[in-house]
Amino acid sequence: MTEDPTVTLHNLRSSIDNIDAALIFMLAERFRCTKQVGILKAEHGMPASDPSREEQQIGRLRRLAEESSLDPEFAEKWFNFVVAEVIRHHAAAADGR
Ligand SMILES: C=C(O[C@@H]1C=C(C(=O)O)C=C[C@H]1O)C(=O)O
Repeated sequence: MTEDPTVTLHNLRSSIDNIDAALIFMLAERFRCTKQVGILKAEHGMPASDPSREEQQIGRLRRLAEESSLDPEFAEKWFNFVVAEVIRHHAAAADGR
């Protein structure tokens, strides 16, 4: 007998909620690291962004996305979205904000 679709939906949503929670925790840890990078850069007069590093990261993330059947365009968009926020934080740290 097939499972009640409302039960299936409930179970799938439970997994989605767990994954969303894990993503929030991982993002929080990532921003904790990038905050330290922002302070280091501000203290040593380094530029907020590093386009060559970002290019390497995008290449790697696109490859990983392909290997795991995730749209590489989406992976790149996600990365650029996150990095834009990181750069904003770094620029603020450099301005003493
Ligand atoms: C965190 C850094 O600063 C910026 C943010 C990056 C990121 O969020 O991964 C990567 C490169 C930089 O443009 C860094 O230089 O490593």
